Amino acid sequence: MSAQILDGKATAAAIKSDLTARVAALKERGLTPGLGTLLVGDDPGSRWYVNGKHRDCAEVGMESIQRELPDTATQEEIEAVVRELNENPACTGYIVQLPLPKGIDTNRVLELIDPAKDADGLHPMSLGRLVLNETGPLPCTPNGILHLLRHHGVEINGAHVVVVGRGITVGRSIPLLLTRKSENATVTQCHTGTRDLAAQLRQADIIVAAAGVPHIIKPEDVKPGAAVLDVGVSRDENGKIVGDVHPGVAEVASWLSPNPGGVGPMTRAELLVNVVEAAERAVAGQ
Ligand SMILES: Nc1nc(=O)c2c([nH]1)NC[C@@H]1CN(c3ccc(C(=O)N[C@@H](CCC(=O)O)C(=O)O)cc3)C=[N+]21
Repeated sequence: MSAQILDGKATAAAIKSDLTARVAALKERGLTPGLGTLLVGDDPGSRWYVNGKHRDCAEVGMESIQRELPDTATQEEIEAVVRELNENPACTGYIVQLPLPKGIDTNRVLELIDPAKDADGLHPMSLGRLVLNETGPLPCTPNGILHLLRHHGVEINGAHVVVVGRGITVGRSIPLLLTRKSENATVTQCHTGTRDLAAQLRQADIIVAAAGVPHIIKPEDVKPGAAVLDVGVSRDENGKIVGDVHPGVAEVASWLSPNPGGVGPMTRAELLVNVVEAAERAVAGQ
């Protein structure tokens, strides 16, 4: 038996179709949501992601605002663009594409973003609101994972989720979402300091593999029937994506999110969700 696919492309398409109607409703009330991006440098991968985000915007009827700086840009030059986007009324939400060039104080840049325009859900204010159970933008990849599981009817309530990795964008933030009363999961967070990763993995109903270590999740460590989400993105010598999940896991798990085609497209869709929801909050006067 081979695992059923947690299809990120199809689920993202469903989310985008829902957003298309909500964007049209916002426009009728006089607010056109607009996603801004700031790309510093010309890394081809980063440029590809940013272009994808602008294509997504066009698909749902949103405006997009594109800002670029050379990789020689100074801290001051980057911060000046952030201030401009904060003040630009056409830009209702935006991201600063990461990573920023060496020598730039990334946290100082991110903290300058107007929290009302935080599309990534990773501003300290947004993360604080999440801890406090207040409404606000949610981190995109974790929220995408949640929607992917819900869309396919995978039970989260009462499930034991093992998260592998402690990066800010996924590992460190997804337990905050999963342990809310509305999700009710029990979460174990594993990382490079975990003494016996295999023993933890074998307990898991759901595995979120976000370590960035090729094939760290092996078939013999997965409980039959588990749902496994592959978040890791490494590249082999030919530039092909290698995930954190060994292909043999498909023979043990009941559900598997492929990589590519899983959480990547979901991350992009959730970025649009954050911008549309912020616009809906603004229209409601919240
Ligand atoms: N401020 C900021 N916010 C981000 O959300 C952010 C960022 N910086 N920096 C880089 C990472 C990476 N990221 C991806 C989003 C979508 C795909 C995606 O859609 N991937 C496709 C195709 C992958 C391929 O073939 O290259 C897939 O998984 O199917 C991948 C990677 C967002 N990031």
